[in-house]
Amino acid sequence: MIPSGPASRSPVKLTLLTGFLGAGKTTLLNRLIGDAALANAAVVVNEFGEAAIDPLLIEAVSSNGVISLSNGCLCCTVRGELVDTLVDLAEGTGTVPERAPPERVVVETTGLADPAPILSALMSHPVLSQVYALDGVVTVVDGENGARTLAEHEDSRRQVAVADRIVLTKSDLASPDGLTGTRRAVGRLNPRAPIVDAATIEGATGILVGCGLSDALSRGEGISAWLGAAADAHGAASPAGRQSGEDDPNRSEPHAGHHHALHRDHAHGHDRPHDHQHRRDGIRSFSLETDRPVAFDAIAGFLQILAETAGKRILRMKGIVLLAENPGRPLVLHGVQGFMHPPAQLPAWPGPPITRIVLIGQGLDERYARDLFSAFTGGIAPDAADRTAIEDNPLAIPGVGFGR
Ligand SMILES: Nc1nc2c(ncn2[C@@H]2O[C@H](COP(=O)(O)OP(=O)(O)OP(=O)(O)O)[C@@H](O)[C@H]2O)c(=O)[nH]1
Repeated sequence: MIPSGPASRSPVKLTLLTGFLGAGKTTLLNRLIGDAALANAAVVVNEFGEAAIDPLLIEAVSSNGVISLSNGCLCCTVRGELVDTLVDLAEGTGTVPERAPPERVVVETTGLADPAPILSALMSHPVLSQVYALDGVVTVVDGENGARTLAEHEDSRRQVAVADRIVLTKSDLASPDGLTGTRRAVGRLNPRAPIVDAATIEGATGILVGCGLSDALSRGEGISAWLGAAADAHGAASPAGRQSGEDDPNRSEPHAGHHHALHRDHAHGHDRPHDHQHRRDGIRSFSLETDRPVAFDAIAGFLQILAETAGKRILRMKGIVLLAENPGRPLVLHGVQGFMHPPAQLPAWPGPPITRIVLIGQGLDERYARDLFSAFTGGIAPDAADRTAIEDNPLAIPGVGFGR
């Protein structure tokens, strides 16, 4: 997860369009795909099953057409096929010969897909991580049935938790109570993402296009539009981040109130059949903040140990860092699970210079993450493990420097 330096070439922007079965992903895409902002976009549709129906339903034809992926394991095989297709698209080879790379790619996932492994595949792949930049995750939620779907399906909760934008569909059909319940359920899982009613959307900009930090800044929205409104609502002075799921009946985080020693996640067994059964989960988000400049090595060490010890629990991470070595140019971090997208640097601070890292996790121990962050950034909490304790821990990564 250690940042390795800013990417050198201009990336293809990628939007992940997700949402549960029948939520209205294809309908939304159809409405927006003719927008000039998507003029040079390729659309990749990933559908589960033998017969890929959705590509046939996408009526408007973008200049790069619609590429259909189908028939595979929702999490692994399709991910492999998706990776291959994205490489081909970027290089103009394979399935898309003699075609210049698109400026943008919109990937519509199957309604049952967990977006986190797709995002981590994007960030961990040696080619994709250099060639693509994630513009945003857009999650479509059925306004009437959303609350029930979220209560019953873990994948739908994860789709909402990692979203940069939530698009609420079917408000024309939904009852006021249904809509309110859906908005509440979405807000508990992801208090940071703006919720947009599909009926009010006029164009792709700000929805399928332009969810990234540079777009938000060029629209004059500020860093918090990208990090999430909660980061600002919460304010820079307090150490506690806003959490989702606090009153969520599905929440099962048993560790919020006491300290845990460093521990490794159990690896997810990819050799066992995938289990999409509903589990009691503990999806939550919080932000880590400090106004002290942070050494690059310190932030790299924090991220690496966090990835080593809790990477599987991180659904998404976004951050902006006040670097000690270059305080005038904020470092932008973007990660998922144990992987980081190559970091970018902004030319200047669009707001007050302060390090903010937003973590969206499932079963992620907030206290542990805070203590680790404090140990690396110099703001030791009273009962947090200090530098010596972490360096003495056998899980600490040899050679990592602390808070220099
Ligand atoms: N009334 C109404 N119907 C909608 C709206 N959005 C989608 N639908 C309908 O909902 C049904 C499912 O929409 P799709 O766009 O196919 O949903 P999807 O998320 O792509 O579905 P899957 O690919 O099966 O996951 C279709 O019959 C749409 O016409 C909306 O805002 N209002």
